[in-house]
This record gives sequence, C-alpha cells and structure tokens, in this order.
Amino acid sequence: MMNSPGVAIEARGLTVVRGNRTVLRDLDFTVEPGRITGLLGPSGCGKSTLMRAVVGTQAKVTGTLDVLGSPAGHPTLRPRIGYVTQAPSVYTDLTVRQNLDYFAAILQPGRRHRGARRAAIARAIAEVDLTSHADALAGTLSGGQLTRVSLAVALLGTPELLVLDEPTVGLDPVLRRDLWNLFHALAADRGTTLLVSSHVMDEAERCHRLLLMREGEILADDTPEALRTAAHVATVEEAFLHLVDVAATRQETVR
Ligand SMILES: Nc1ncnc2c1ncn2[C@@H]1O[C@H](COP(=O)(O)OP(=O)(O)OP(=O)(O)O)[C@@H](O)[C@H]1O
Repeated sequence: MMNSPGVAIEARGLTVVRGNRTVLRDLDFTVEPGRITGLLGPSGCGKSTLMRAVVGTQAKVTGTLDVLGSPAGHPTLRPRIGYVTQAPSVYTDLTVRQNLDYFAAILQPGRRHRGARRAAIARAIAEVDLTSHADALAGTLSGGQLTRVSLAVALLGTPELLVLDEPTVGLDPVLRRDLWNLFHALAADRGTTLLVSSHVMDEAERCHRLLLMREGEILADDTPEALRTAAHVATVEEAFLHLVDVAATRQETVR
C-alpha cells in the first residue's frame, strides 16, 4: 500500500507485540503532512512503541504502516526522518558543536561539504537556542539542554518528518513555549510533518491534530477544537477523560 495523497503516515490494522504482550492493538490512523500531530496518552499506553514502529526500529509489527509513501523502515526513508528518543542520544565527552560535527559528517561526508556542514550546524544550534553553549561539553549540560542537542542533531538533515518522543519533558515553561514555536515554524515554513508525543494534556492545545491513546488503542483522532466541542467541555484533558468513560461504559455493556 502507498500513502494516499495528502497523507504522511497511514496505519491500517497496526499491531505490535512486545515480550508476550500486545502493546498496540489493530490501530487505524493517518497523519497529515506539514502539520503537528500530537500523540497523547498516559504513561505506558504505547506512544513510544508507536513512534518506534513509524521510524522502523520496532520488532514484531504487523498490519500496514506506510510513511512518506514507503513501508515503515524502508532504507530510503532514513535521511527523510528525524527521530528524537526520550533518552538523549549525544556523546557527553564532546561539546555541543562537536556532537553536531560528528553527525553532520555522517550525513554529508567529504571536505567539499565543509562549508555547508558548518552552516547547517550553526543553524541547528541556533534553532534550539544553544548558541551560547555551543562549546560546552555535553556532559555538563542540564537534561533539558541535552534534549535540545538531540533535537538539533535531528534537525541537521532538514528531515521531512520529525518524530519527537516527549521533547519537552523537564523543560521550563519558557523553553517549552520556544520549542513549540519552533515546531510551528518548521511546519509552516518548511512543510515539515511533526509527530510529537506528550503525556501533558495542556500541550495538546498546541497541536493541529491529536491522536489520543489509552492502553494500546486510539480513542480519538481529531483536532483539539473538534474533541472539545464533541464532548461539550473546555479542555482536551476533559475531553480525554470523557472518552475514557465512554470506552469503559462500552466495555461494561459488551461484558
Ligand atoms: N521491551 C519490552 N518488553 C515488553 N513490554 C514492553 C517493553 N517495552 C515496553 N513494554 C510495554 O509496552 C507498553 C507501552 O510502552 P511505551 O514505552 O510504548 O509507552 P509510552 O506510552 O511511551 O510510555 P511513557 O509515556 O511512560 O514513555 C508498556 O506497557 C510497557 O510496559
């Protein structure tokens, strides 16, 4: 299956087994290109597993999952996707700039690309607001700063799809706002598709679209406004709780 036009990610019957547990159960959803889709739900509901399936690093995936027109995990997708895991993947004995230098050299090797690499590194460091820490050892940075170094690495190759696993955990409100502004600028100016997970419901309001998850299932796939309106409530958090109650009542009725 190829993605339908106007779709960046398309899942049909997506199921993932980890150990002996079915962690994602028969999911159907789509993600629109050039928009920010929030993946929200409580801890352990399967957000990271879903993201790992999208970037092609998850085993025991069945059903159909197409990403940017190719099956998830296809080698041609590697340079087109930026992925930031929850645990920052940076070398603590290198400076911020050296970390980016290392990854930029993998993406664009060779002396003749030195100028382009330098420009891409400076841009990525500025985008995550770490210019003043560019020459600090990564091992001396705070958790939030390390997350931003990981994000800068993901931004180096100007990916079409950014998959960000809880990128704002541990950040103060000002940095959180700045990062969300950056996400919106990436979507608006570069047409980047962003899939961003969070278990903080107030971040839901910052997304164009939401996938609300619970216990390996998708409870809703809609805009924040549509979710609030349908549940006649003021916040996405209340809409989520309403959907949980509806699902529980449905389960009781089936029993
Ligand atoms: N290696 C594993 N083997 C078996 N089960 C696992 C494994 N890793 C995770 N799980 C289970 O899969 C489920 C989904 O985990 P996942 O990390 O995707 O959730 P999450 O929504 O991202 O959680 P969080 O917000 O806490 O990061 C959890 O119930 C977890 O216990």
